[in-house]
Amino acid sequence: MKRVGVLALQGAVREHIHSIEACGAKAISVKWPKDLEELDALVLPGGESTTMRRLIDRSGLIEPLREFAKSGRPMFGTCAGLILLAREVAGHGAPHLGVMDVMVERNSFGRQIDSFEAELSITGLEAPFNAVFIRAPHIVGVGPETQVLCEHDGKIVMAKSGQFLGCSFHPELTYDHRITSYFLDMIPSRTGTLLPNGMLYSKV
Ligand SMILES: NC(=O)CC[C@H](N)C(=O)O
Repeated sequence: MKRVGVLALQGAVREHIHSIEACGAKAISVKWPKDLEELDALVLPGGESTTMRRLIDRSGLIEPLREFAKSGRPMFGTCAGLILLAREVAGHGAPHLGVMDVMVERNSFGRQIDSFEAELSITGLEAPFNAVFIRAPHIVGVGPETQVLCEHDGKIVMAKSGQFLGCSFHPELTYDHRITSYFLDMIPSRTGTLLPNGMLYSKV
């Protein structure tokens, strides 16, 4: 069974755990560096990115999370989680993890519509996806290897860059688990997959 961690410091943790389990994988709460061992993939949930960053630092997780990214295992950031992954956050100095080749802007959809739902057409999904946006960021720029999977109102709201998947909205808040399932499909098969760092990923 695939083992998928959810960074469990703040935000929509339970909902991601539920969605992962609904897709038939094992969900594991990540609060400390040791919790990252033995995971096949990791979800960074939505919440509030500056609060989450403070808690990441308090738990000593910033470098272990960067190492996790270097190991080549898939990471999925939703909303604040996307902000944590991004290589650049508009108007901010240093990025958080800075591992996904996208530039994001926070709180991009205007105060009067801080939260809303939208029917999105997403590359790779056959039918539209009803997405919940809560004080959502958007992707203002992507690197050459990054694939834009969805735009809303002319703004990029979902992208994939190698092992990294990110979206502006909260796919875990509905009963539609297709995006979680899309992410789980990014996990390489367990036997003999060569990771980008040259390690053989062969856990049984
Ligand atoms: N729903 C969310 O995750 C909102 C993200 C939040 N606005 C931030 O900047 O971190």
